[in-house]
Amino acid sequence: MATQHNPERPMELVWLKRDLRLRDHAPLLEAAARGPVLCLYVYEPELMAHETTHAAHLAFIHASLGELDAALRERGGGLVTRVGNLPEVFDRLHAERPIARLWSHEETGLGITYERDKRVKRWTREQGIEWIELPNHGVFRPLADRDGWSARWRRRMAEPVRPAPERIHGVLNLPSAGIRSPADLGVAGELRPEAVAPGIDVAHGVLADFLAQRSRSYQGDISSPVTAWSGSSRLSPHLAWGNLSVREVYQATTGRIARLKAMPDRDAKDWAKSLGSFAKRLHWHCHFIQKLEDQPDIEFRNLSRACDGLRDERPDAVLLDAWRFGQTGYPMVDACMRALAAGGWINFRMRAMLMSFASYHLWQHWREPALHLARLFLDFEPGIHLSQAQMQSGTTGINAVRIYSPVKQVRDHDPEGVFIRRWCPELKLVPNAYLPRPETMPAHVQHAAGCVIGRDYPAPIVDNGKAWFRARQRMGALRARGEARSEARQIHRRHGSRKRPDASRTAR
Ligand SMILES: Cc1cc2nc3c(=O)[nH]c(=O)nc-3n(C[C@H](O)[C@H](O)[C@H](O)COP(=O)(O)OP(=O)(O)OC[C@H]3O[C@@H](n4cnc5c(N)ncnc54)[C@H](O)[C@@H]3O)c2cc1C
Repeated sequence: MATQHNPERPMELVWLKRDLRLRDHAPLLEAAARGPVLCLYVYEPELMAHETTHAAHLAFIHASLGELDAALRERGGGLVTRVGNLPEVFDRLHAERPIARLWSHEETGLGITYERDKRVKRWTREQGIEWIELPNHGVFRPLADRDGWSARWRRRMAEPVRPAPERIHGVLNLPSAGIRSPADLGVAGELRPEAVAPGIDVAHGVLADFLAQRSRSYQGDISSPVTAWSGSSRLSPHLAWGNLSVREVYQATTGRIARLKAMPDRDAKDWAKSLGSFAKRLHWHCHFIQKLEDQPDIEFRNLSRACDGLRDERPDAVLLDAWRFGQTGYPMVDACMRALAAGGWINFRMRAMLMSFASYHLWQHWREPALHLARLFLDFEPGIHLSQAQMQSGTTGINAVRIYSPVKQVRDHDPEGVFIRRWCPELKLVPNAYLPRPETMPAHVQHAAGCVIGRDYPAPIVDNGKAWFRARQRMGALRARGEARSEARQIHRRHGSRKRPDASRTAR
């Protein structure tokens, strides 16, 4: 039964952002232990209009909030939403009922959320309200040095997973804007029909199924877009919007690894090894977000300033449109782009290839391609995304220059054309041997396959070999410069992994 509370008593305000869950939610648990709680989600117009936001993101949030509201109600609480800018929304709420403390997770986000947080900080100081921000992931704020980071991360991951609060003294009498769909919010954009289902219950199901079944051949499955669809965990949107905490996933994984290792058979040991490489990626999740936490300007500027001027910051609209809409004449690039538009997800190697193609083959600055992919990825996570976008376009100064050949990716990862034919139906009857380079089909083969190059499928927009060679030369010349090398040492000191050189970890 809900405990009676004085309606005038100041409330604990729990501000939900990318942490849409009840379990392992320290701000909610702490707030619920102190007094009447208002759980708030704010639809921020500036964020909804941002060039990284897509309606599919809001649809994911919409479903998660609906579930959260129901779970909070079962516990005596409920969710209030408001539409508006911050701190103005807090200011109005404070007038409606005094706020004792503001609770939230730390957010490592975009420049606009960083600036908004600074405004909120000022406002809480002016109002004499304490704002308690608690860590969401294994990201450390502030971080003086990367030395010892991995050990700290492991300690953070070993902390107990906090239970969901059993009872909440909910503040139930304040008006709510309701849980709004993208259409209600006026955010246009076609939803992604093949996207992973949203929500907390689904997230737990996906994790359980992955650990019990799908992870068996994880290591072998993740490179190909054919096998990764089911062989990869597919947890990324749930982690990005906080349906699950990284700690929950990490602890469930290490528990499963321990049980597999205790089994006598060889298969179980191989399975444990596969899961070990999955656990390593959870570590990368935070390792990459830490980079943005430590240097927020990587959203706008090259991490390596030696790369300034390397590429024109103004995009070539013709080349980029061909890339965006899956019309480059390279089947693997085109199939990935079309698959992303339908499902909002693709495996790591293909993401790296897409970014590499835009950066090296088309020689485009990373920013526009990164923004486009952010809208496409249902799991858009600023810290991972921006760091990876720069890494795959060679502007971090510390990672190996990895230029993916879209031709080789077909041979290595879709030789039968299973993935390509699904997303590029115009290539359906093209013989396997020509799939890596359909433009090399003799005219009679083109006619027999019903795929005339230049009519049914585009000719390549750039020459793979020449583009590769030109990019290699440009990057080689840049990296040979003394100032680029000395800057790289500083960047590594600030952001690099202390375990192994980054180059060996990323060349896959
Ligand atoms: C250009 C580019 C942009 C990317 N943008 C994002 C993004 O916005 N959001 C995002 O979650 N991932 C991003 N990634 C990393 C990676 O591709 C995805 O995390 C992964 O494909 C998600 O699928 P999964 O959950 O099945 O991954 P799994 O392989 O099952 O991994 C489990 C989790 O570990 C983390 N992870 C896996 N690989 C990486 C990696 N290379 N770096 C950092 N964390 C990793 C993710 O949280 C992932 O959900 C990007 C990669 C590239 C090359």
